Amino acid sequence: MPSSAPASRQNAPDAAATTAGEFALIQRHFSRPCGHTALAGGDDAALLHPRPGMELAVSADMLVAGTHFFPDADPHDLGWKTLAVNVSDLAAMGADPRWALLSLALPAADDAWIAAFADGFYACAERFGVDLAGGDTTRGPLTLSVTILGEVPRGQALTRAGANAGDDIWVSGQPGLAALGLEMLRGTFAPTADGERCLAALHRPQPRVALGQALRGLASAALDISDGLLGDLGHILVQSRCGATLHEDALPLAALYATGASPALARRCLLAGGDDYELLFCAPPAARAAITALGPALALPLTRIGTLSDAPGTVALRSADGTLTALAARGYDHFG
Ligand SMILES: Nc1ncnc2c1ncn2[C@@H]1O[C@H](COP(=O)(O)OP(=O)(O)O)[C@@H](O)[C@H]1O
Ligand SMILES: Cc1ncc(C[n+]2csc(CCOP(=O)(O)OP(=O)(O)O)c2C)c(N)n1
Ligand SMILES: [Mg+2]
Repeated sequence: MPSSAPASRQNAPDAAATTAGEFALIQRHFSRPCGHTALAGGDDAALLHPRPGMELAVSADMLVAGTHFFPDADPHDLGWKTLAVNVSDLAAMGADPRWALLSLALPAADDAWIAAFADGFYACAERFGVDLAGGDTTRGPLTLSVTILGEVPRGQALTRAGANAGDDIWVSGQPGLAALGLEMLRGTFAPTADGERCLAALHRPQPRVALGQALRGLASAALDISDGLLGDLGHILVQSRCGATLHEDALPLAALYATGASPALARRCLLAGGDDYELLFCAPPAARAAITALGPALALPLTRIGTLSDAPGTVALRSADGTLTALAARGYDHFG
């Protein structure tokens, strides 16, 4: 850390707090020491010192009971996922996640539930070097909302708008597993193997921060897959004014088949499942060797699944015999 980094300060515990009340709850569960925050928690605002030469990357995502998770979900996993889906957005920008604000609506002050949630949240915060700098806590239907801030060297962020026809399309890790996990919870899929792997992908997504940072200067566009591979690819296609051809025989379906999923289910989960938090990115063919070398360096499979075309907004699937089938670039839509 550069010498200009501020020491972290935290305000003194609030003397007006009762052991059961809102402020005691915050002090008990959400006041662990910060590593790089000028002033955190306990004041009207946190004070942050971005490092010289960096610009701030800021994003917000919330998880709502019944929409993003089942109400009986394990609180430790939920704590992890609440922060991880936000860290993933900064990974997709090539940014370094640094600070989070956590806003909670809780139906009751269930201390054991909140303690487990906080443990999961802080596990993710420690893993990715994020300080919890503040937030808000209220009574209400269970809603877990994070605003995340990170830093990226000025001008080097990975956006959705920089890709060009002819670029390769890449995806990290194993998209589709989390959607199989959701099918398991719904009782619509019983795996013959790797069920725990599917549930882990759904409950404990692993944000690809190191990959995002390594892609600065290599990728022409990037995003994280939350709504499904095709739907999220569609955002790059719109913003970069391109189309896409996906290569059927390059799609990473083998691990999905290994769970016992039918070809139709495996394909639907891979292309349209969502909840993956893998990175989808584009890069010119000249970057192929450098990107291929990143996979082993990061211990993360990177698969080249297709090519950007100059037919804006269209997605075609090319089979091994060269046949082209049109696909709809639609993803998860809360109101669709
Ligand atoms: N209520 C809102 N007010 C302003 N901007 C919003 C709002 N909701 C979403 N956005 C913006 O719309 C874009 C798409 O949102 P979303 O699909 O949630 O992105 P992501 O998949 O990266 O989380 C983002 O840039 C987000 O900041
Ligand atoms: C109970 C439950 N139902 C459905 C899903 C699947 N699901 C809910 S929201 C969503 C898409 C991602 O959520 P969104 O709020 O659109 O994330 P963003 O694109 O903003 O990152 C998915 C795949 C789930 N994980 N749990
Ligand atoms: Mg969002």
